Amino acid sequence: MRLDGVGRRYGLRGDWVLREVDLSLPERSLVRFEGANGSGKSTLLRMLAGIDSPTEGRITGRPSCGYVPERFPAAMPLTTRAYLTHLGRVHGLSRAAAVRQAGEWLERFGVAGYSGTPLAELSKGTSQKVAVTQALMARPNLLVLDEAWTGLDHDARTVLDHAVAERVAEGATVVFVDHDPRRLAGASDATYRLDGGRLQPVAAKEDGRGPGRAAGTGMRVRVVAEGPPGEPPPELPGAVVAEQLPGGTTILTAPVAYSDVLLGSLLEHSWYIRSVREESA
Ligand SMILES: Nc1ncnc2c1ncn2[C@@H]1O[C@H](COP(=O)(O)OP(=O)(O)OP(=O)(O)O)[C@@H](O)[C@H]1O
Repeated sequence: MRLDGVGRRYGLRGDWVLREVDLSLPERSLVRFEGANGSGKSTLLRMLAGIDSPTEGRITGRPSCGYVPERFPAAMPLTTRAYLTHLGRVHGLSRAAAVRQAGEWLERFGVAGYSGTPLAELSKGTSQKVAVTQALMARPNLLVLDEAWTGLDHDARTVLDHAVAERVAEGATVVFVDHDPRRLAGASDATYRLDGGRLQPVAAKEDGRGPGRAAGTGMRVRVVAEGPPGEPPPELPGAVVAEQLPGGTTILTAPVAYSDVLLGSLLEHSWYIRSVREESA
């Protein structure tokens, strides 16, 4: 997906919120946008999700998209189940698949008991779980998260972290905004900052990963594993570092958010896991 010369202003004579944004969003990547309040983050994410259009410039190659808006319009006269089934259908799922996916995600978020509850009666956090579910259930190739973790309890935040890792592992582009700098720390493939209407890559630390690529910070998982003889580690998302030792042992480290995906992927490729532990980056 590409943005070329994208600008947005509200009203004919309004100030430009964003100007001359050129950006390439690769598949299989996690991209973070930062910026002060009012710098245009939500404006940019709405255009990425395709629910708002640039005033100038163009956006091309947008894949199927799931979007969690900053504010979830919870005042619809529908039950959770009816709303999610409807949204699943909008995202191209069959009715049966929509019902199944909605059920699975509500279960993962621990709110399956609310499927018959009207949206307007849900607590803020439960509404947010529904908002996140509608974005995830059709396994979109572009996932746009505007402060999607806000209001979620600890377990649900972890579920969402893992869902992000899963989407990236399946080849999707995930873009997110969050005011907590520790959110998915170290997992982003690129970070950009909005300032004065312009988008700039956040200066890379000297980690050799190129402009816009964030250096690893936060907790990481360290996996010692052995693969089938002569086989390199499978392609893995999220800044995985692999060090091959003589004798066939490989040490892999990745942000903790990716630990399930990393272990699942190694097991799927017939790797033998010797040990797993968490360590600070
Ligand atoms: N629908 C709208 N009509 C008019 N102005 C708008 C609209 N939406 C956003 N703006 C203006 O665009 C600017 C950027 O807003 P936006 O919500 O994109 O910022 P943000 O970086 O997401 O802020 P925050 O961190 O507070 O969520 C602000 O000056 C805001 O007032």
